[in-house]
Amino acid sequence: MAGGDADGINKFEQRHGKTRVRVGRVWKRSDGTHSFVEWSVSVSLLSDCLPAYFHGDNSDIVATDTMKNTVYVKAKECSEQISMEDFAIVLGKHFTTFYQQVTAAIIKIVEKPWERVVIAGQPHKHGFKLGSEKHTAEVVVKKSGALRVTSGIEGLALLKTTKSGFEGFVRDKYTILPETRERMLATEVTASWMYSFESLSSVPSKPLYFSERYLDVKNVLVDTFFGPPKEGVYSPSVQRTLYEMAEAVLGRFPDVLSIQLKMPNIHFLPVNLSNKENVIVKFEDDVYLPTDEPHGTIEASLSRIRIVAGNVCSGSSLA
Ligand SMILES: O=c1[nH]c(=O)c2[nH]c(=O)[nH]c2[nH]1
Repeated sequence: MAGGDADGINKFEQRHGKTRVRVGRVWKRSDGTHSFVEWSVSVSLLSDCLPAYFHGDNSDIVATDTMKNTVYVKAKECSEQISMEDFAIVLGKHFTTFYQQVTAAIIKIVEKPWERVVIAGQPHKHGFKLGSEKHTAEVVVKKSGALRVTSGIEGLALLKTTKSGFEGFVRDKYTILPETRERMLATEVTASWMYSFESLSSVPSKPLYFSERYLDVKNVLVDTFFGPPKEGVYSPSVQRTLYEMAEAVLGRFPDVLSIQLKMPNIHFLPVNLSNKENVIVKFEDDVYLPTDEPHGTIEASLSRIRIVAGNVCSGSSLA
């Protein structure tokens, strides 16, 4: 963040921007196939505009309204379909080069999951329906051309009805949870992964590179959670499964430096009903009470360790 010292005692940091600029963009191909994206774009600029704070002098302020307009101008200028990461880079590059006082731009985008519909086995040329999980991106561009690109997923709800257990955990006078090798496992994955591209010039020029990577990473996460279709894979805990998912992504994609995963343990409680005389419903891994809360929260991040001049570093060098 841009800093300033008003009187030698206080530290002052500031940034300003526009959040949730909503834009829909259609691209029309000559064969009549349309592509469509809906993005919610947030722009935050680090800029030297301290006189605005200290003296009420706005002469260095880039208006947040101008930032909003820029999102639409740049969307219009993208004549070919573009990934949201590349669009964020376009915006970041613009703000840090067009305005002398802007030292860095942080662009966040959340995509609404519109998916092409398939009618009678055929992808529809211009029809879309809303899916579930959301693709997210955060790009930081500095005036120097230094870059950090982070992509993510929100709301990826996954459930398997067996091949999950939880045993061997701490038992003390507060513990009532039985050990089990047979339970439901349900979660809603939030993931974010950072790419290794550290400058504007190192970003792959292949169109839609990041869109493809997003789908690939999502598939690796999902495949690792479930295991092979017939036999699945046993999960001894959410923690172990989370780690396997993170490891699979780093193992598969050399351009991913680190990944953070949040996987709530969403509980499905066994239903047992009885009155004084009879057992009415006996739980046999069949009837459950679905719950939202409380739920377990399991989260972790896994980063590649790099050795730079004898020092251990992880992740990106961009603060
Ligand atoms: O996979 C799990 N991890 C836990 O940490 C935990 N705690 C708990 O009560 N159930 C589970 N399950």
